[in-house]
Amino acid sequence: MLSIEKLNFSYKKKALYKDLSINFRKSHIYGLFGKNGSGKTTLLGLISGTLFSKEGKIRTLGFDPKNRETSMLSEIFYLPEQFILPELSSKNFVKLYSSFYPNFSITEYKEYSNSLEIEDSKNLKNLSMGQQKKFLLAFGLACNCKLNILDEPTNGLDIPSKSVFRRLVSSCIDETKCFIISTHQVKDIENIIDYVCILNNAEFVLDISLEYLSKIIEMKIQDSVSGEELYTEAIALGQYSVIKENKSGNTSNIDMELLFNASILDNSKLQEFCKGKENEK
Ligand SMILES: Nc1ncnc2c1ncn2[C@@H]1O[C@H](COP(=O)(O)OP(=O)(O)OP(=O)(O)O)[C@@H](O)[C@H]1O
Repeated sequence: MLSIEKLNFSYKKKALYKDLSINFRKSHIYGLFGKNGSGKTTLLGLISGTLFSKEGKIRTLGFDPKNRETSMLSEIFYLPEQFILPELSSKNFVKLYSSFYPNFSITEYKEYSNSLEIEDSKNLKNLSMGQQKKFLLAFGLACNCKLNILDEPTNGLDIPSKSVFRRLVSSCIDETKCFIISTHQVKDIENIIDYVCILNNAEFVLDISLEYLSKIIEMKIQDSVSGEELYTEAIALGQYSVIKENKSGNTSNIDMELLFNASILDNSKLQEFCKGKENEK
């Protein structure tokens, strides 16, 4: 679906990635996380061909994204964090832009719009930001693209819409599609993603399936720490959230915020542990 090999990219002198490599496969929903300025949005631009890199190789749906070929673009739905909608009615927007997407379904668009409580608008510019985003989401999901890139999709969505969003994305994923969702709102998507990719200091410090992760680590609240933990975080007087090796044989619940904090530390024990387990595979 999408492969990145030894990618280097910098704006002026600051290197954003150093030999970055990762694969995104179909039928998965990836959560892309990283601190502010870690380069998530830039990566999404490189993948979709709005930014270019001189070093490294990217193959998006089998294409070099630099060339922005129609066959590639018609299979990518990219919801940017910030966007400006044209002064068009929703009907005209759908009529005009759906022609770029061969698998667009008007029935699905109507269904998704209903679910997200989007009404027809005479001028999209007059909708609130949250309404505009919901309109784009309904439109984009109905495009049935192979690659779906969502940058902060839940920002600005009201509380009920966030759960509708999760339901819709979960119902849209199939063996032909891949979703990459970049966000800081980890709680909004933690129940729908099945892969977690964490970008930090120019590299992916974690790129792992949540199913696998939940078998190899466990997260607990303890009154004390033994030193054997992979990560500890003081949460209240005398209490700690900890990450440990999972020796129970059962799957454990993953708290994404704790996972993130543990992954981005210098000399992170969790990172080393996960790398070791991957090598053992
Ligand atoms: N056009 C540009 N010119 C110069 N520097 C830029 C440009 N766009 C982004 N940057 C810088 O590149 C770095 C990565 O930016 P990017 O938007 O990719 O990060 P991000 O991980 O998406 O951040 P956030 O989580 O805050 O949205 C930042 O330090 C930013 O200032």
